[in-house]
Amino acid sequence: MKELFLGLMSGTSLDGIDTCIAAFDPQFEIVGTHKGDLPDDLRRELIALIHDTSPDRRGMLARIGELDARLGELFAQTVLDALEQHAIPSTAIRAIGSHGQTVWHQPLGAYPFSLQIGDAARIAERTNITTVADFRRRDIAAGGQGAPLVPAFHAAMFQTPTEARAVVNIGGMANITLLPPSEDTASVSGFDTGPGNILLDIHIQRYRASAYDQDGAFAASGDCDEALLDVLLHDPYFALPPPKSTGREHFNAAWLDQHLNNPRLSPADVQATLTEFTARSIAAAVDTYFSHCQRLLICGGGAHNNELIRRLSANLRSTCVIESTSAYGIEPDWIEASAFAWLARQTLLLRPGNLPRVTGASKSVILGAIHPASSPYQ
Ligand SMILES: Nc1ncnc2c1ncn2[C@@H]1O[C@H](COP(=O)(O)OP(=O)(O)OP(=O)(O)O)[C@@H](O)[C@H]1O
Ligand SMILES: CC(=O)N[C@H]1[C@@H]2OC[C@@H](O2)[C@@H](O)[C@@H]1O[C@H](C)C(=O)O
Repeated sequence: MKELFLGLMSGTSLDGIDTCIAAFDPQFEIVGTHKGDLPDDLRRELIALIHDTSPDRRGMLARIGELDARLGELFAQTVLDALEQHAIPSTAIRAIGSHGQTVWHQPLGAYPFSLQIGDAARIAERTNITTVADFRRRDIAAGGQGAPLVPAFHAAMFQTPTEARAVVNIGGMANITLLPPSEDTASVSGFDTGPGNILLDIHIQRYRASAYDQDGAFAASGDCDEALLDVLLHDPYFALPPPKSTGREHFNAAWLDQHLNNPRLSPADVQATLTEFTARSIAAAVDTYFSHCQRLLICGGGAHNNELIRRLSANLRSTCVIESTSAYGIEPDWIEASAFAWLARQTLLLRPGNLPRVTGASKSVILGAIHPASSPYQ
């Protein structure tokens, strides 16, 4: 049996727990995937914690502690469900790389930090599999923003000496990885471009019994309002130079509401405008920092939003080929969970997982805290 690693990713969309079981020797191969459910009550509590509107006003620390424990149990069960689904024994998994659930990302200021919860000790204890977690802390300790971390994986999977490629992850937030034609990851750059699906999800959930705008159909039924679009694109985040990262702390329902003040716009017009806004902010990042891009690989759930991809293509000045990462053997939905399987492997091999040029860290560092399965001395 090949040496396997398991990646766990619960992202800012809070749409579920992506699980990926992968081998890396002799080459990368996804052996199995699994999507764990995030119960509605847990999702509501996480959103309440992130935006501090808890229904029962319990102390913040108690809510964080309990959610950390509940998520740890849930992530552990998700691992067990994934292994059962694919009939893989836990002894075949060398390590789990668990991103956890980001509840606050504050990469700037006197004491920058990024808080992911989902107790990794519980994951290791319940699964008896060595679990690596808390990946962002060491990069921040080395002066970085702790995000984005997937560019190192994108480079390992997609960088080639013969073509200038960019990878765009369209998750709740969107981030890009710029891969110059090279075999040297020192040339790789990347950053968070701004919102991905987050505003599209928030808006449609107010008007449809749908978690997201399936294929972008709601947006396609409306008209983009240029005045609103102009206001959205003038958010100060877009003028910041890289390295930069963002999250729900900035782009969220309150941010959206403070910009929606034109009652003449229909819900579909707003959805169309938010979709154009997301597409244009991603396209501007590529055109500004990677105008010679030859191939753009799309991943993340936003890769399924046909209207968003159509608007991205329309806004890109560079004449690059646009395709999903599935063209390179990795389905867009599984890139991030695969990345955390890969990051866990990097850590166990004592190899660095960050790219200082991406995060702003002073150096490459080994990421994560290791929770061993069990003591070899027991
Ligand atoms: N068929 C579809 N049509 C339109 N949008 C879709 C479709 N399928 C998924 N999505 C979008 O993808 C989102 C989930 O994407 P993904 O799982 O990459 O997010 P995430 O990992 O939580 O985000 P992040 O990368 O910020 O951590 C959904 O919330 C939805 O907006
Ligand atoms: C703090 C945090 O969770 N950031 C996420 C978010 O979602 C997409 C983008 O913003 C990215 O920077 C990051 O996650 C991915 C996995 C990353 O670190 O590359």
